[in-house]
Amino acid sequence: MEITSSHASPVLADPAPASKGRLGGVHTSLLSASSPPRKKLVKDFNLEVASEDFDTAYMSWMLKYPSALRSFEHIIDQAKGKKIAIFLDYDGTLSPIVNDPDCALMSDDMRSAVKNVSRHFPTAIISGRSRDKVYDLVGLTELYYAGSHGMDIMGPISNSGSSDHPRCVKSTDQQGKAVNLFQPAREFLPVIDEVFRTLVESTKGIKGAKVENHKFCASVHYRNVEEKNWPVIAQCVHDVLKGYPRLRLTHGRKVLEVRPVIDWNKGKAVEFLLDSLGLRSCNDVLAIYIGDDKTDEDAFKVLLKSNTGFGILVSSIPKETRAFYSLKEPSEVMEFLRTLASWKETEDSDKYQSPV
Ligand SMILES: O=P(O)(O)OC[C@H]1O[C@H](O[C@H]2O[C@H](CO)[C@@H](O)[C@H](O)[C@H]2O)[C@H](O)[C@@H](O)[C@@H]1O
Repeated sequence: MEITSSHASPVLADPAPASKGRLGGVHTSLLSASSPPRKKLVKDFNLEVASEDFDTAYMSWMLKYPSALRSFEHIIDQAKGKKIAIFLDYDGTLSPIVNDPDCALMSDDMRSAVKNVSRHFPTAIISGRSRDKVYDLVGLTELYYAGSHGMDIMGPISNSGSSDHPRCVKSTDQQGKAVNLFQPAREFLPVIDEVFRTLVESTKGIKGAKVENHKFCASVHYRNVEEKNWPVIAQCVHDVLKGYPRLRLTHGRKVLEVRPVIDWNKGKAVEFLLDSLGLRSCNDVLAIYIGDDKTDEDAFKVLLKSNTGFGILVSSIPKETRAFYSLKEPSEVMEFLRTLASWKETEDSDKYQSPV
């Protein structure tokens, strides 16, 4: 869901009913449409429904986006003989959504599940956070990382097309291993730094507001802002962006994200990493992307269009999505990753034991 660029009035491209309020051009109902409690969801979606009806709505939504756990047999049927690559979002996927972004920690069990899956399949984390921050939170050296919504990628050195990109530079990771660094929004570094400082200053009077600097993008959180002040924070961000025509705004889970206007997103990052891994032009690839937020939709779309894999949406409420399957919450993501790893282990050991 995207707010149009700062030049025009920031009308939200959302399907919310026109009767809902627009303040500062920003659709106030949209600000609330992120991980609400059930009662609130009913209010925000203008649904006068009882809780049982919600359950029914969720169940019928799941007919369209079946559980990746319950569909596991079907998934491995598609995976047989293919090279699997795993892409994981961080917040809301590997860690539960919490009020303070600095406290969104991944459990040790989840870390082990991710580590184990990466023993069998190339695995990348693709996050809206800065690459350094998400690396610190995940703490696994064996993965690839893309921060700032894919605008800061540390991927493998490869002989395939991606390393030839004029903006790719060879670098080394925390362990001194040679890696490929791709930062398509590099020239925006000073402007993001400046807009971050301006946003901190202009939102400092709004209780609960928090601004994060993610190097190639900045996040303005309103999860802890009183609902009556949501239009105020939206207006404030909009006003700041008037001075930055080369920046645009996207909308995540109770967060407004300021980013460069460049045509780059998590979907492009997936393509770039598949390319780096030498998998993009293979017809025997199955890429699985698990994410919970609107910015993950770009990746779901790329996989759907290219027919190289599928998305799994993590959501406990019905949502329109380009994903193919669903999982309810991070604990189900962990179970899915464990199931995938143990299926692969069994398959490999069967192969090893079967007579030639
Ligand atoms: O792409 P992601 O890894 O999912 O990052 C998206 C944003 O995640 C974080 O914010 C979200 O999670 C917070 C912690 O649970 C929560 O407090 C916040 O309301 C959510 O929007 C992160 O802080 C943002 O900067 C990321 O853009």
